[in-house]
Amino acid sequence: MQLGVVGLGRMGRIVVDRTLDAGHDVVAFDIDAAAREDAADAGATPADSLAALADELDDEKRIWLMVPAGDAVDAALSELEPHLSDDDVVVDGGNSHFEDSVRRAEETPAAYLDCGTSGGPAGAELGFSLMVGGPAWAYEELVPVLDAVATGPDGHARMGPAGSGHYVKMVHNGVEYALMQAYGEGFELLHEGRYDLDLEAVAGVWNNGAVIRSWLLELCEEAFREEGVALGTVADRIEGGSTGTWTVQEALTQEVPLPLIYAALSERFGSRADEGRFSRRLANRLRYGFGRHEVQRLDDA
Ligand SMILES: NC(=O)C1=CN([C@@H]2O[C@H](COP(=O)(O)OP(=O)(O)OC[C@H]3O[C@@H](n4cnc5c(N)ncnc54)[C@H](O)[C@@H]3O)[C@@H](O)[C@H]2O)C=CC1
Ligand SMILES: O=C(CO)[C@H](O)[C@H](O)COP(=O)(O)O
Repeated sequence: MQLGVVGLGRMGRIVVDRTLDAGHDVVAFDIDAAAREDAADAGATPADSLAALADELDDEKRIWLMVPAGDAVDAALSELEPHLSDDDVVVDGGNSHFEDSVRRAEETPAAYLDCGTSGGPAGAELGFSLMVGGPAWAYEELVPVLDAVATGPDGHARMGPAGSGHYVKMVHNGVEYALMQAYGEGFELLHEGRYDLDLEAVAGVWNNGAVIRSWLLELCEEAFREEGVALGTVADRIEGGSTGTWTVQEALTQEVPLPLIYAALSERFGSRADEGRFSRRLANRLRYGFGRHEVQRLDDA
């Protein structure tokens, strides 16, 4: 099978490499020339524009987008549009908002698969978990490539119609936020608490048979091993947040309570308040107001 891959960063390169390793042909494009050259070194046919990528592909084009969510997806689709027909299939493997995917599925003159991708760069060796939305025939057409990019045939499934793949991935990420928060709170108590614990050893023993073992917990163990059990110079600031925000917005629309995911998202926002949380500063001052308790001043820190 022949696959065009657009976007050759951390995730797109894995799509390229695993597809090539499975014996398929890859035509690769990225706006970054160095990324194109690297993909060529790995065995892909480089294209220096999206038009060139489309020209290089046979009829019944299969194209996988792995670019940042948002404008980059729309930009790539609008350049590809004149070269697409309804025999072609375009996959968006990035973290797009599911409503954007529904719109793009309607606007794109090809079958459109929205594909939630989980596994991160570790997927280079293991393969990804792929949650796919869109027409069943297009999903079936892509099975040889999905088998290669995923952990295998069990690593991908069609979730339903347009948008459902990215919808499932959005919720996956909400769960990811909450799990990270839960591990973080547990380890914070162990770190601050009454025993002098080796948190790497705690994570290690939990990862061997404990109810709460998981890949995220293995990553906790790795973090303590590489940064030290007090996390060294790692700052208390958490970036990201788009997919978690979408999860909470959707929960509000559906009136489904998600207190854990919302709390985890709030912690991220709170971590970015450079001069401390305004609400905590106000509470500090209010204690003086009602009880004449001493106000803690910034200079006191
Ligand atoms: N890094 C991760 O762990 C995961 C990322 N994702 C999603 O996968 C997508 C890609 O992520 P990464 O590979 O991590 O990003 P990245 O920043 O490593 O790579 C993105 C690549 O796309 C290229 N690019 C940008 N605009 C382009 C355009 N218009 N045409 C062609 N190439 C273009 C960039 O030059 C870059 O090489 C994003 O939607 C991300 O949210 C999904 C799951 C996990
Ligand atoms: O999808 C992913 C993992 O499953 C990506 O790593 C994503 O970037 C995680 O979300 P955030 O950047 O908000 O932490």
